[in-house]
Amino acid sequence: MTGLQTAISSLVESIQAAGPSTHRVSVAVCWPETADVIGWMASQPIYPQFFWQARDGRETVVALGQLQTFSEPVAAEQAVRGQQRVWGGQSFDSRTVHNRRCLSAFFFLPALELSQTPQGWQLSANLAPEHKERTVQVLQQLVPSVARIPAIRCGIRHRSDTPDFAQWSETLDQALHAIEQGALDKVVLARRTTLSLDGTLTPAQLLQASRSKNHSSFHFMLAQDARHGFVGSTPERLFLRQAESCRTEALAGTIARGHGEAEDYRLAQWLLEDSKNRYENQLVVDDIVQRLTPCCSELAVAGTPELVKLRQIQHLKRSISAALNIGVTSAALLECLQPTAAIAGLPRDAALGFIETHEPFARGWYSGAVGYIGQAQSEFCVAIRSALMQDGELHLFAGAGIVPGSTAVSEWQELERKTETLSHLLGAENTAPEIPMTLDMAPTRERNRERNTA
Ligand SMILES: C=C(O[C@@H]1C=C(C(=O)O)C=C[C@H]1O)C(=O)O
Ligand SMILES: [Mg+2]
Repeated sequence: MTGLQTAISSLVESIQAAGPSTHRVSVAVCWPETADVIGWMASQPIYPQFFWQARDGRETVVALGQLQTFSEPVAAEQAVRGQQRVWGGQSFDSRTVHNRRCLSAFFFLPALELSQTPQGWQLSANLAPEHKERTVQVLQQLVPSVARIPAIRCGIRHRSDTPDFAQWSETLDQALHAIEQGALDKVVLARRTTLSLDGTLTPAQLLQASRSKNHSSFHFMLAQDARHGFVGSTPERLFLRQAESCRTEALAGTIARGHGEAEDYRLAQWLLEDSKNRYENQLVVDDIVQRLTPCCSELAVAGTPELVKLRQIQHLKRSISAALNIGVTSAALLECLQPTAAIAGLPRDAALGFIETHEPFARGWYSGAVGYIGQAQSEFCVAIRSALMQDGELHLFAGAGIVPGSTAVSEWQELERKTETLSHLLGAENTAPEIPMTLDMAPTRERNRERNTA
């Protein structure tokens, strides 16, 4: 095991000695326990920067510098050699022309990866065909020192919600009407909250703060430079694929956390029993099962929902596992599963049409898929609880599944709790917009329907 500087020299030597069939070289690194990996990433003058921490803490990776880029996942997957991985993702709007400003998909083969697994820390370098000197150049730009990321100091100067509550209520009525007419079973509608800040905030600062506060989540960041990036801490896995085994999940159905153990327990029990939330979740199970069935020989769905407890909210989740047919690629899985009924709705095309017509902003990468593709393993999270930092503004996104029983006020409250995942890191407690009633997202609302929860 060696320090970073020694690891860099040793990698340069291995690269110079590498023959044409070597695609990747790795060396173990002795990483000081007190050194902060996000601080190290932010100290590097190399872009793009991608940060990934798996939800189970299995792996943390910083990927730096691009050797090759891809604008769609099929080509990205085909380019992967040996142990290499391509990092990036696909926007929510990729199937539509809704969002012309953002890339519909972006994957890159990084020059370098610093990773932490239970086996320890490793620095790895990828070699592009015929261009190994490109990797050496990137290695030579690495800054070994680790800067401390300053705590977030800025506050919120101005907040605007798109849609605002009045527009939200109107769209919700239209969605419930479409559901009543049988055109839709469920549609997930979202809100963009734009904050102008009274100081500087970098993507790495937001990531750092979120990682320390939001647990049981995937943490990710894709930054093109020090001021612009897409950051999130999401509890939702799109899929983890290891050879022919695939794990996915239906995460939908939400209630606030309680103040104190007794209230938290009461809310959790309510959520587990509530027919509206169970139905919201069941539709996601139905969608995933229907989509995965043609791709697999075995499919198992957890019999009952479990609770996922986060800082502001708790969700219902049902785990799903599948044995994939031979030859089903990771790009094909992405195409098959994204977007699930947890972030779009059911039927998928009708829900996407409704969103495209009624949502007053382009989602871009919010609720898209972020992760990596490798030959042995690929994993994507659903990019919710996410923020886009652009031109000095911070855009926060949140959505809620609309089904019979949804009300404008309760779903707006749900959006607010989800937005707080990141907005609370800025000390934004007092900036929530007024809504006509004060509801604490407690399960007190009357629901005038009976429904099968299958
Ligand atoms: C769409 C979002 O979350 C999704 C919607 C949920 C719901 O409506 O209950 C719960 C989890 C997610 O699948 C979001 O956080 O933006
Ligand atoms: Mg919901």
